[in-house]
Amino acid sequence: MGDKRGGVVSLQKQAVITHANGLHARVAAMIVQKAYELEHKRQVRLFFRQPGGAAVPAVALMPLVALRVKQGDVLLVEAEGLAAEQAVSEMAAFVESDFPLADAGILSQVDTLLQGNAVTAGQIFVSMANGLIVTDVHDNITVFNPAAERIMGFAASAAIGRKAQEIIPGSRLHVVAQSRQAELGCRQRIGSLSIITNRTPLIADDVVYGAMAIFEDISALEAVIGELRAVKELKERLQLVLESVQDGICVANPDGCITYVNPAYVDLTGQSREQLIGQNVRALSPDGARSRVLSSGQAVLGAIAAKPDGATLIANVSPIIVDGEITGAVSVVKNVSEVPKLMHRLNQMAAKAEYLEQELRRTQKPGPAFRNFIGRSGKAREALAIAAKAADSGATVLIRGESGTGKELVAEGIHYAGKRSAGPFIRVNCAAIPENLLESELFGHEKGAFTGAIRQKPGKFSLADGGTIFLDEIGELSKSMQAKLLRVLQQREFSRVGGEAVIKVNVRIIAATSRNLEKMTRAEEFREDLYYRLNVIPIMLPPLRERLSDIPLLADYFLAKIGSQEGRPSQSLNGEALRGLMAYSWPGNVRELENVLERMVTLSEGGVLTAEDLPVHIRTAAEVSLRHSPAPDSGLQPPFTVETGELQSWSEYEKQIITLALRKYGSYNAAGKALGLTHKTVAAKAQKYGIEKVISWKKSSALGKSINTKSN
Ligand SMILES: Nc1ncnc2c1ncn2[C@@H]1O[C@H](COP(=O)(O)OP(=O)(O)OP(=O)(O)O)[C@@H](O)[C@H]1O
Repeated sequence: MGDKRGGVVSLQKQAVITHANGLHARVAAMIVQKAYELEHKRQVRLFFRQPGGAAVPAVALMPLVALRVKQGDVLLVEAEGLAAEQAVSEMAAFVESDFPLADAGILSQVDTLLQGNAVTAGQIFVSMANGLIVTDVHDNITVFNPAAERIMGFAASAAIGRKAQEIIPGSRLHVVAQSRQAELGCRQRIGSLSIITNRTPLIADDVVYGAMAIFEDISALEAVIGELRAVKELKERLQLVLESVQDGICVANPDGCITYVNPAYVDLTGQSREQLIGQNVRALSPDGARSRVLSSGQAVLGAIAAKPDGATLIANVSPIIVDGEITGAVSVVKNVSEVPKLMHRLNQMAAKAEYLEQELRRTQKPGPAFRNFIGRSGKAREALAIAAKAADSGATVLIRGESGTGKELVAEGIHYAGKRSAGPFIRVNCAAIPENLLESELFGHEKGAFTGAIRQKPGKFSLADGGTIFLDEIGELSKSMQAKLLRVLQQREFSRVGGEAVIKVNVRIIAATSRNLEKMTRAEEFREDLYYRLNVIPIMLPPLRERLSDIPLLADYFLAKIGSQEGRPSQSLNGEALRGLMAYSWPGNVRELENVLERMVTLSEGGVLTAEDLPVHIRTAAEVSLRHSPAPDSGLQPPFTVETGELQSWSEYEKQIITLALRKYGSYNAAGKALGLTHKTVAAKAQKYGIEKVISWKKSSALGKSINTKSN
């Protein structure tokens, strides 16, 4: 078989190997030797090729050995050159021969040596974990080991004899051979694989024989590196979490040595991280929760420890178990000393919120200073001037005046105009709270102090700390409460009901009463020492009947207030209606005036309010009074009468009679005597009509005269 390419004859001949050992190293060496001879003699190039494989140069020993040709295998001998035919025939004959030995002893030695070397090299190449590719000076692959087969994904037989750059994508072995420059640690991607390669030129006696590449598939390694990076990131994130949680965290290894503590743990123990790390929990506390967890592998929850400074710590300790083995313990520690404090604070806030809620509901518009107190009459102005001065000092104030004269309004004004205005203003109506609850209301109680005391509760004095407490109706306090209040006034301290701890407060006290405290003191109903403690700055609020000239002002103020509350234009009074209001005696004072105006606005058709809109009892009183021509602010009271022809209900008359009698005589006893009733009946009626509070400590002599005249 032959052809002619570009004047060069190319021939191929089949040779069957007969040598018992196939083309082992010595035989291969002899063949290579023969090939050299023939190439020189015939001026040809000789090649060998396995059927279906690539041609390898006949003068290259390594590829010939690497082909692993056995006895009986077919080897194709090829030649290029003018004398190709003779060369192929001679070479094929030689390959098929039995390779007789000239000097058997020497040749056997050569054989052993050659074979030993070849086998060693072959074994190294075969068992190398790294891929090995060797090329000759023409870039033909001469060595392709099994690791290279595995990594590249094709057999050595398909590679040997082929040009590396043709079958290996991105091969640079030809470049390395040409440049004589090694390329080390180069990364390369082949398909889905990630390869790292060292490429080196093969040089001997300054002659380049080719190049070799040793390479490794690092795809798995890269995957592991990726996983490691993810684990590192996770570790950092966890570290951040551990460092920022408020619970103390401590980790110990299986020997008990502390390997990690977070900042919260450092705070809780009061020791530095350096002091803690390395300490052995078994030595620190052999029977402690951590030691037990490390020995048993069972978690211990809720272990309690007391610190020398009195703080209580609670710890949950869990074993760290990896693949069924205890590799350490982690304890999570909390300082529970904070809990009672927080509970206490919460209780205080709850009580404050409850109080404020009540207040919000109660007062639609809390006047922050005296601007809500309307009055230009001499007595009102006098009272306000004292109140304004009292606001500047922190002294205790006692406000006196009948019900509805604005005592609370003035107390509020004093608080908001004073230095404590940023603090709380706490109001307590001593008459509205049952005697048995008042102490707890004022001073608070401990949990379990009495049935129903399910939690500790701070009292109004605690709530008023830093501000003002307004004790309204102070004259209604029992003697025992008076004693307790005296202690607060003298020492600024008290104890909760059911508790022993002494609580100090910084509270300004403003008290108010409509009772005649001097008389009560004389009758030993009110402690004298308390009276003097309270009466540091007395303020007298005049009843409305003593400042009739303020009525138009007050009426305007209330009509505007009612109008704005109801979202409609404010109404006005005509002269007749105003005269009617000024002629009335106002036992309920400003509160009563406000209520009357509200009722008139509600019942009227709108526009100007006339005498017709006045309630009957006011109109009646006014008619009579006007008939008697009382001068405004004269201090004279309109007399009680039934002469007008307009009848009121019996209870209305009864109410007026009791009111007038009490005002004249000042006590149930005397009023009862005058009316021919027992003092008990008078008291019961007074309570029924809610006129208890209007018993004036200052008798209304003018009105008294008028009723006397009537009854005489
Ligand atoms: N001078 C005033 N100017 C404006 N409103 C007033 C004045 N006096 C009293 N009032 C109003 O009358 C009502 C009763 O006032 P306040 O509660 O201050 O009286 P008090 O003397 O404390 O009454 P009590 O003794 O019955 O508690 C409130 O609505 C208040 O705003």
